[in-house]
Order: sequence, then C-alpha cells, then structure tokens
Amino acid sequence: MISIDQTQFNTEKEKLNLAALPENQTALQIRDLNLRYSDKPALIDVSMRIPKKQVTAFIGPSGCGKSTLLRCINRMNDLVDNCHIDGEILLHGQNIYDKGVDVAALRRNVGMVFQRPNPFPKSIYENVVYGLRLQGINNRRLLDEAAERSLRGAAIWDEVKDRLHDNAFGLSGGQQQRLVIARAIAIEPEVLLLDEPTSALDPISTLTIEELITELKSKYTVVIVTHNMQQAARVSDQTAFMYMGNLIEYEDTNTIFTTPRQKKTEDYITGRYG
Ligand SMILES: Nc1ncnc2c1ncn2[C@@H]1O[C@H](COP(=O)(O)OP(=O)(O)OP(=O)(O)O)[C@@H](O)[C@H]1O
Repeated sequence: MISIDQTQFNTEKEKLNLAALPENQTALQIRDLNLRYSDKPALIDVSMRIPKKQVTAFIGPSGCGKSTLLRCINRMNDLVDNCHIDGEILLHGQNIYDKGVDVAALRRNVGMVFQRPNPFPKSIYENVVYGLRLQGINNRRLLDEAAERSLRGAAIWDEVKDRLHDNAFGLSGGQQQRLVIARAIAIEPEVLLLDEPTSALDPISTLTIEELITELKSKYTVVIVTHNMQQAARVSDQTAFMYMGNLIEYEDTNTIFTTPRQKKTEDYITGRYG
C-alpha cells in the first residue's frame, strides 16, 4: 500500500475544469492522439488539455506509454523508426505535426530533460549558453547575463558561481541535472518536459529538484513523467493516469490520489499493480 502524506495537498487550491479548460489557460491541447511502433499500439485516442504554468504529471505502470506521450510533445518520436502518429497536438492553436512546422524551433520552445543528466563535455558556463551560441549570440555581456539568470533559475548559481569555467563533469549527479535544467531554460522555452528527472538521483538531490520544479512553474508549463507516486503527489497540480496506452483518468492531483473515479487508478495508487 502506498501511503501519500495528505498534508501535502493544497486543498484550498482552485480546481481547473480540465475537460473545458479555456484557450487562454491551455498550453497544449492533445487531440485524438494515436501512436504505434510498427503495428503495436502505444497510445490510444489520447485527448487532454495541459494547463499553462502548472505542473502536470503522467503516471502509470511500466510500459503504459508515459514517455511515449511526453516525447510526442516535442516530436522526439520523429527520430524513432517505425513510429506512426495520428492526431494533433496544438500549441498556440497550431498542430505541431502539420507539414512545414519547424521542428528545431518547436524543440527550442519545448525543452526536454532526461532521466540521466546529460551535460556536454564542456565547462559549466558553456553548457548553459550552448543553445544561445547556436542561435548566433556571442555577445559576452548577453551570455553572462543569460548564464547567471538560468543558473539562478535552476537553483544552482550559488554552488557554481565561483567555478563557471570548470568542466561540468566535476559536478554531482544532482548538480548536473540542475545544470541541464539551466541549459534548457537559457533559451527561454514555454514548456519543459521532464522524463523521470530524479530517477538516477539520491534522495537529497531529488528533493532539491522537486523544490525547483515547484519554482519553475511560475515561468514555465512543466510536464513530468514519474514512476514515483509520492513525487507526483508532491510536485504536480494535475495528474494523468495511463494504462496500456489509454489515458484512464486525468484530474487535479488531489482528486487522483484521494478520490479517484476509476477502479484502475485506485488499484494503481494503492499499489495493487505497477
Ligand atoms: N522505440 C520503441 N520501439 C518499439 N516499441 C517501443 C519503443 N519505445 C517504447 N516502445 C513500447 O511502447 C510501449 C510504451 O512505452 P513507454 O516507454 O512510452 O512506456 P512508459 O510508461 O514510459 O514505461 P516506463 O515507465 O517503463 O519507462 C511499451 O510497450 C514499449 O515497449
């Protein structure tokens, strides 16, 4: 039985009507999304609206399609052979799967952080400004400002400000993950996708990243895949429970963990499978 500390829910918080979320509060609208790898379905008729500047968690048992759904949001699945996608994901009213969409621009706007920290073999500073340099920005003052702003935004500035030109591989795993988040936010995306961002980290680093996620939502729409239900309960505003490629239930996190409507959700959150 998974025990979730009930005090961590903010029950005063206004519930969003996710089924009828107004456009001006919607960051992403997923419509009738189906995905298969060769002939094996991995996502089945998934539709949902992801609210702006909130944290939305995808949970569910291994293989249910959480990472696949996350990767659809910045078209990372384009890189997978035999992956077939139908349906739409609307960002600012435009389907990101339309012909002619600039996928590089999409990925700048929808940043992604993976399970294992993946800094480049460069200095801390060069890691953070990497995306800006790719955009042709080489003005030292602009780069310095962006580096400080991003490292502060990723809650790691104080730890690295005196060694910005040291190699990023000298940082701990938790610091590397915050550095990677700094690199992602340096180019000012609207959406941050986090794919099990703490699963390779120790408990203290995990807590630091969870606190950071809560801060990030003041500026970004955050979507997180996690295996850890306590983590979903702690950091997310909305939770989507998936099972065998289907979106079973999608509600505010408090409802999902305290009064789920679907038996499958209840079985999962009470630890009956998964
Ligand atoms: N590149 C791929 N090629 C073929 N099948 C894939 C590929 N990636 C994922 N799958 C399959 O799609 C289904 C969904 O996988 P996905 O990784 O999205 O699930 P998940 O819920 O994120 O799982 P986990 O929690 O174990 O990471 C699984 O059956 C998986 O085996």
